[in-house]
Amino acid sequence: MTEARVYPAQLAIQPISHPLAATIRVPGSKSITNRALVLAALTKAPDGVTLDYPLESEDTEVMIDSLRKLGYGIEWRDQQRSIVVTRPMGASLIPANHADLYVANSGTTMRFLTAMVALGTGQFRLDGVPRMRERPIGDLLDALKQLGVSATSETANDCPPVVIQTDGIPGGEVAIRAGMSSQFLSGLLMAAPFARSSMSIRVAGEFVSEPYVAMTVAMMRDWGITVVTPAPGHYVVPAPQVATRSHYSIEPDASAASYFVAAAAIQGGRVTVSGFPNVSLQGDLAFVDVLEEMGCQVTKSDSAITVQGGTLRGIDLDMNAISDTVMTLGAVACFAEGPTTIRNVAHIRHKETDRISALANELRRLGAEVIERADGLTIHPRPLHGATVQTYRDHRMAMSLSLIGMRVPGVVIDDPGCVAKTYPGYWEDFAAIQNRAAN
Ligand SMILES: O=C(O)C1=C[C@@H](OP(=O)(O)O)[C@@H](O)[C@H](O)C1
Ligand SMILES: C=C(OP(=O)(O)O)C(=O)O
Repeated sequence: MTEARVYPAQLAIQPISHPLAATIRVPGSKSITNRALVLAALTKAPDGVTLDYPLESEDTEVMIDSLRKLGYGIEWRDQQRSIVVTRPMGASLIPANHADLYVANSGTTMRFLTAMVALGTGQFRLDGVPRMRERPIGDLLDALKQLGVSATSETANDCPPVVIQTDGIPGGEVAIRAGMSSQFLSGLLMAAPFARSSMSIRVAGEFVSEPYVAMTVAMMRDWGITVVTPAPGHYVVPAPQVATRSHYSIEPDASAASYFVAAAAIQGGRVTVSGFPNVSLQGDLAFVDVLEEMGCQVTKSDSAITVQGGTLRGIDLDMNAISDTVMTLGAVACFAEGPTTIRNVAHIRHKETDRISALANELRRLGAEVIERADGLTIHPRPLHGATVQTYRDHRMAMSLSLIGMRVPGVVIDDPGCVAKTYPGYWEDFAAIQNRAAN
């Protein structure tokens, strides 16, 4: 269980005047943890699958709770360093034949489990917080319907709650749209090997957040699953297949690391993020290359990346592939010379909040000049001043805006507890990198 942390209603960020000199290992990747939990549940392993360094946060807790409701055994070990996932002996692929699942505001949990429960026999309902009821899922439901599964939006608005009535996935040909979220495609891909026959999945139109689909395919292959990619946007998954794996180690979270490397860019000095393998599954590690292009110095050595602050220049960038770091870049952009333009991220209006408009509002509140467009924004740095900033129940808004408070006195974060979605210990770690500042 996530240790019960108590967060204040508001948190005043203390500015610091010295450059940073810190090394940090951030918690496990949310995206890898939630994929690993799904794949481990679907694995045939009598002693279960042990996952090392999983993320323990709201988004992974709702995944764990849901898998338990579906009949899997899940146990934390070694003071939360590992988790063991077991399918009971003799149980079917989805042990329960009825479940009402609550996923809070976890997009990965909602989308991955909607596809996964379609492998079972019975009726399954998935719901979340009010914002989850505004987040689209119609394109995934449509794909499941093409495959012969009854998949409906309870309120008929293509958003959760979702009801899946199923007798397994027969397999076959399917076209899926993934222009609003790649999670639809990732969810379907992870279910595909366990269908009754092979599946040919074609992506209809452009899809967003491509590195997350690459992560899904790479992890499926790590689980011994065959995925054939005859052409871009076409995936052929033979079925039925058996997933095999007894142990898996989870990388630190690259999106979480973005806050600390951005701290070095904003405050000066250096921050090292450690624990990342040389070949990472996570697209968001490319955020350090963005900082390099803006004027920071980046050193990559065995499993560690160091960012040294420098004079920052604004940048013009397509962030479709790394859109969880848009708000981090928004904070950095305020301290650059010249404007920063972020393009091709219209889909982030469907996340924890409408992130384009939320970022524009809050940077303006702090004094920046921001031009909002349908698919992004342009930030013109101006002298900033303190303000109480709103976070829209969005962990990434809170973590990104906190960075501005290192340089600008009087920044107060409203609802700092929203970080619990992916990084419950963020405020401790944020304070720690500041205390380890160079003199
Ligand atoms: O598959 C994943 O793990 C994720 C995909 C991305 O979502 P979209 O595909 O909706 O952009 C990302 O924003 C999210 O935090 C995690
Ligand atoms: C968009 C995010 O999460 P999800 O879609 O998984 O809720 C995120 O963590 O920034």
